[in-house]
Amino acid sequence: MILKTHTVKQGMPDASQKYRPYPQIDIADRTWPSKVIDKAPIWCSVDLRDGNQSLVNPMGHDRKARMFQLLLDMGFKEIEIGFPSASQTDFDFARWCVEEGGVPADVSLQVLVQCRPELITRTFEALEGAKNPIIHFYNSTSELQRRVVFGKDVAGIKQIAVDAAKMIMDMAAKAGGGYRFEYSPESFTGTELEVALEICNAVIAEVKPTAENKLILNLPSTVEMSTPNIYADQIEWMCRNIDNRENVLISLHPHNDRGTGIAATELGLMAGADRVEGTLFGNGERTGNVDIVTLALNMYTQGVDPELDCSDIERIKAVYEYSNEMVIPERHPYVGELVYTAFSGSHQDAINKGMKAIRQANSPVWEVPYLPIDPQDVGRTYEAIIRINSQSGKGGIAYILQEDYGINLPRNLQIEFREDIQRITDEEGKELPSKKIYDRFIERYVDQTGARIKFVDHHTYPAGTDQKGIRVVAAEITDNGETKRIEGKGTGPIDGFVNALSTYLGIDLSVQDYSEHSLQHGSNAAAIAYVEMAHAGGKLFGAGINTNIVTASLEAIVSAANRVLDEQKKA
Ligand SMILES: CC(=O)SCCNC(=O)CCNC(=O)[C@H](O)C(C)(C)COP(=O)(O)OP(=O)(O)OC[C@H]1O[C@@H](n2cnc3c(N)ncnc32)[C@H](O)[C@@H]1OP(=O)(O)O
Ligand SMILES: CC(C)C(=O)C(=O)O
Ligand SMILES: [Mg+2]
Repeated sequence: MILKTHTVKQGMPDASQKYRPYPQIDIADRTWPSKVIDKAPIWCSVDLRDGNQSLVNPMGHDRKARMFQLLLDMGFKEIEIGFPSASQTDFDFARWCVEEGGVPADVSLQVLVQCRPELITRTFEALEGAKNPIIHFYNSTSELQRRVVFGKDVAGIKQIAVDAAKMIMDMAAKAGGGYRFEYSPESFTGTELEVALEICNAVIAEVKPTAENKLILNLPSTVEMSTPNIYADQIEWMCRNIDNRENVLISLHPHNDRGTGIAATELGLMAGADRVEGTLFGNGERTGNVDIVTLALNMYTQGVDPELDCSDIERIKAVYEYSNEMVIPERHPYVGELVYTAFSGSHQDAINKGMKAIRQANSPVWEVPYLPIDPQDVGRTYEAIIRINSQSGKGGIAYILQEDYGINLPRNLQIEFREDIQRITDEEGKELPSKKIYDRFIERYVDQTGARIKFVDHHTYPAGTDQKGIRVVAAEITDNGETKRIEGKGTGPIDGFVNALSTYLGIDLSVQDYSEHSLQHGSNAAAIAYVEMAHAGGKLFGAGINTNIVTASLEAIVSAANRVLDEQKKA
């Protein structure tokens, strides 16, 4: 065989020559590491703006309206509905929200605008008549953008922000007030802290925030450039040094370029931030904005009310997928298809035991290994907690039979049946659904299609006055379809029937373990009996299901005997 060859580039360029490390922040007495998050921040959804601007096909009215309604239903009090000066769609949507959107009195619509006069004018037109809307203006302040995008020094960049702040304050006053304001030094994480502070203080001086109308100062990690502890340092430093801190709400707007947006936000909150802008499941530019649902549920699982309703996560997911035309991956925290599922044996064993313990304890506190949240709290079920493949163990199989079919296998039968299931999953190399596991159990232990012996009927009577406590069991069975009558003696029907069958088959059988229970789920049969039978070659189980418990037991004995006969045939 001739192998095709092609040139493969060997290795990446020298990192030390191509990239620079992010500088440390000089704040030795930082306090955030010992803080805890004990209350929800002010949440602002930017799905309809930052999320929307990153989509292949930006949302039209219908997709926006559906997302907007969901955000209201979840309890967001601040929603950035778009960039109305950027497109007619966004402008019209802003008008629709104001005129027909049914916005509750305690919800503020927020819109984004660049620091450009014509865009600011159009933005005010878009919001005419809105109650307490937030005008969010921004300009990029980073060293890189000052140099390559704007060609301006710090003073020039500050002037852009100050001029916009002046114009906005002026227009708001002329419109009779009722506006709120937000300023973002965009690319904050690429901006020297002193420069960001200087520009923000200049904006604060123009806006003159008060206790009644605080300025939202949004400090975005427009591009996530460092480890989350550095973002926390930057936030703590800004909180300490900003003018008029009591009348300024410090807002976080993290992106997720390094995959640490959640961590950065949590540390930023510990560092003193009051507010978070993000999106559902983290849609947004490049690797996305911070995921607000995950943040909220992280809080929830620490015992803190997130003040956002995530109780119907499937609806949130459906709207996300419809409005964004994107699909949520299986591993996404709290919502992914597989995040409440264990395939591996030891996890299943621990979950199985944890679920039993929590039910027995009847405690309201959630404590189940490998499940940081009760799936039911977000509207998911226990159905998919355990699924079976070749990595699974007896605990998982037992859990499925118990939960889905009310079959509570004795421990030794769990071990025996697991071997059978393991062989199938190894052979098939894929997941074995619950129904197939059940069918396999019924076929192997209960129905035994084609088995030699079938139980038909029995009756018992006392053995005689000279044999106190001993009963005779007379039973009818079929052997390869032929009716046979067999008889044996014992202390009860099980004992006597085993004796009768052993004698008839000419093999030594004795019951090692016996148990039974009623079947709760979906079967007409009332009870299941399990018999562990010892024979010359070892031990194995049989099972029987019947409305009559004695019949179920005798069927279980026949089931075990058939399996012994099979083993003998194979040997
Ligand atoms: C980090 C973020 O998410 S920021 C938000 C980004 N979102 C969007 O861009 C989506 C909506 N934007 C748009 O539809 C368009 O960019 C518009 C309508 C706003 C503007 O369109 P245009 O005027 O055609 O152009 P474009 O964006 O290319 O222009 C950029 C110009 O504005 C300047 N500019 C960019 N941002 C700002 C700002 N925040 N404040 C002031 N000027 C700015 C640039 O320096 C550039 O100036 P130049 O023309 O002198 O080179
Ligand atoms: C407009 C600003 C806040 C933004 O989206 C960002 O910096 O990421
Ligand atoms: Mg952003």
